[in-house]
Amino acid sequence: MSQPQRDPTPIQRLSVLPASQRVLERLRSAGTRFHANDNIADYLEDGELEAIEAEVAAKAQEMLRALVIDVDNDHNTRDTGRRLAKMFVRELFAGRYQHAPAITEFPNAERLNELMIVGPLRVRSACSHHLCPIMGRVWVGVLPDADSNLIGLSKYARLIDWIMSRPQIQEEAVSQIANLLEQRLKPDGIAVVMEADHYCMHWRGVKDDESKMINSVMRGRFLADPSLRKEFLSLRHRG
Ligand SMILES: Nc1nc2c(ncn2[C@@H]2O[C@H](COP(=O)(O)OP(=O)(O)OP(=O)(O)O)[C@@H](O)[C@H]2O)c(=O)[nH]1
Repeated sequence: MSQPQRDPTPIQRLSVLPASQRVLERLRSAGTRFHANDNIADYLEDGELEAIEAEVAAKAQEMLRALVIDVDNDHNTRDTGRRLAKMFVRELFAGRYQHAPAITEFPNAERLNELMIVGPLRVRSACSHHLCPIMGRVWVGVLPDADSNLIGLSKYARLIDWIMSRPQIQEEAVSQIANLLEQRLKPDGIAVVMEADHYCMHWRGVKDDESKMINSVMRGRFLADPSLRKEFLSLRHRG
């Protein structure tokens, strides 16, 4: 006599899904946002990033077929789907899938409370709308107080690269950078200015080669104190 079929357990049901669907289910059941510029590293399990890369490669190859490119016989595009997947998952959008870089935070032993500026730091990203490159520069102003943490200079570049290695819009990128640095440094004030070229304007669309977007976020003392803001903005223009 045949046994009655049991409904699959939630774990059995998840295990037959593609990796991207499994991650999606975890995000949904946790009620976590997963916009293009959000980090989802906490929701990935071992081996799932490799599986997602393989899924993206297959779908990218399908996109090329839909563009009526002979990927089976054209030696130049035969591996393009795989290259695109590797580029998106491992390089350009790695800031979505990898945990934040390890940063050693030092106490502010000398109780420094003078303005410090780091920059220009080179930034690279892709716009969320067309996935075209964004290439720019960032300046960060920090006003520590006695209870702030200090971090190594190179760590500003690492943290900012982690934020920028996701599809972004510049306004949100600047605010995410300010949030992260505020969280890590606990400063009295933080200022971030970004100036960037958007290739969705240079390369396509209006094809305007000259325009740049410049935006800033001022927090804490930089908001409250116009002379501090002025000092930061004028020092930023040096050199
Ligand atoms: N506010 C903002 N806009 C951006 C950014 N990066 C790209 N854009 C713009 O976002 C818009 C994309 O949305 P749509 O206007 O629907 O796109 P489109 O019809 O292809 O626009 P065109 O570029 O004018 O051809 C474009 O105007 C881009 O120039 C950014 O960081 N911030």
